Amino acid sequence: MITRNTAEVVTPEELKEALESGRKLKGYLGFEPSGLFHIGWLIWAQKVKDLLQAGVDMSLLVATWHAWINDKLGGNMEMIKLAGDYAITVLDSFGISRSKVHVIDAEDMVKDKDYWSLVIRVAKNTSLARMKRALTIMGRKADEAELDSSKLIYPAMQVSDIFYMDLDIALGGTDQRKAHMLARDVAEKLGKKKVIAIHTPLLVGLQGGQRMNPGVDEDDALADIKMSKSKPETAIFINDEPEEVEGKLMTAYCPKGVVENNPVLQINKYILFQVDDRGLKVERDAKFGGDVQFNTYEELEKAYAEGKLHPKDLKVATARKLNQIIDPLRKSIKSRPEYDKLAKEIARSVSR
Ligand SMILES: Nc1ncnc2c1ncn2[C@@H]1O[C@H](COP(=O)(O)OP(=O)(O)OP(=O)(O)O)[C@@H](O)[C@H]1O
Repeated sequence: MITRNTAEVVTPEELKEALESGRKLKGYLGFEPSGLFHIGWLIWAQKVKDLLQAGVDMSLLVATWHAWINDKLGGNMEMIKLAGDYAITVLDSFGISRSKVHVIDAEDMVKDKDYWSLVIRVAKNTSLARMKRALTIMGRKADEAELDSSKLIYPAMQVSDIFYMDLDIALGGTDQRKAHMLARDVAEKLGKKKVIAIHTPLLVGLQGGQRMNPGVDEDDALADIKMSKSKPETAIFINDEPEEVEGKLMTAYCPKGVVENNPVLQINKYILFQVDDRGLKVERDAKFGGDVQFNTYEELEKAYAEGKLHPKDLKVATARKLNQIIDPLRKSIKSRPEYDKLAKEIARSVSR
């Protein structure tokens, strides 16, 4: 349950050993509350659910200070906090009830001087070059700290978050790998636990992506084409009305027979087939082969790769199913006027 739909676990042996120890394990996921909730986040949200079900004590870190460093929402802390409440509300309606997780605001950790002592000790054990390379964890390139050196503090903070909360498991998309590897490397020097990293796959943006060029760092290449709240044109948000979801999917990158970096197939693989095990039903006219039911993602991918399923039919079926999953989440926030207002503000201020 813990390892399904993951891109990697570092390391599976350590995870097995930790689980077998019988100790109550502590895990977390951190997110920057700085925009609308897109469907890529459902991948880690489902993993949070899996971990809770497996008995892991989970925290959600609302990374308010990190979002501020990362220039999100114009550094407006009021808005950043509201965006945090909004995301927690969405997660609650997805089945991650506030009563089952610890919701931690970074603001509370930064009040403690022990936290800052950790940040300094992590920095003391990390070279400048490595700190710069780690900026991909905040969606930035290594040279983006040249004009704003506060950005160099972010990776040290993310690593310190892990130590401060004394965690066994750090969850995140694969773009968070550099933070977790750094945490593992400095843990020994600081006498801290070596955190086990669980990385979920990144959903590609609706624009899809080209085959990767050899020589380009794979993490960087994937981070560039992933669905992201800072690039609204690439994303399906849970705030989108059903027709918008359908409209976005109809124009998404989905060439006939192409599987690689195909967002419509990935939505099926990483979300629809994970969240609901009833498979995908494609309704078609008899002259196009009639209705067809796919019980596993593998069956769906095979049919698509062989050209037996037309992109339009796949898109219509995917939109219907995705809307069913998003519906309760959408309802939970549409009933709150303050979140509607937030969504409008965000649309105005989202910038890189
Ligand atoms: N497209 C995606 N698919 C799956 N997981 C994602 C995706 N984008 C982000 N995540 C995961 O969501 C968590 C929060 O990431 P983050 O706040 O950077 O989201 P984001 O949408 O990329 O926003 P931003 O555009 O502000 O960087 C991280 O663990 C990250 O790996």
